[in-house]
Amino acid sequence: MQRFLLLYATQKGQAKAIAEEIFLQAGAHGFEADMHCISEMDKYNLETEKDPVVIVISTTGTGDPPDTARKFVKKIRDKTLPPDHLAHLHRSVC
Ligand SMILES: Cc1cc2nc3c(=O)[nH]c(=O)nc-3n(C[C@H](O)[C@H](O)[C@H](O)COP(=O)(O)O)c2cc1C
Repeated sequence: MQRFLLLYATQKGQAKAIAEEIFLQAGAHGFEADMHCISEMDKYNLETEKDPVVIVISTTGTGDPPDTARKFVKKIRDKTLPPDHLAHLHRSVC
């Protein structure tokens, strides 16, 4: 079964509902979605991830990330990271 990593970040629940639908549809189509809230950073590792990654994330306020994604966004915006950091990932952001 083809695995992919499915991450979501939501403020009011819509992005999580979409991720859950993707999770169900994936299973019905022979894929295995490894789904986590993006804040559960101990459950996944993008640095070593080899499978495709789908991120479902909403925006709130004035284009701000949900509270559960703040730590993640801060981490990937770290200016000390090399420009090709995470370039190995096959990813899609919804
Ligand atoms: C207070 C508020 C602010 C929002 N700000 C933005 C925004 O800046 N940009 C945007 O694209 N959508 C914005 N939206 C729309 C949300 O992204 C949209 O409602 C989304 O479905 C919410 O997803 P969630 O339930 O996963 O948090 C905003 C919605 C609310 C209620």
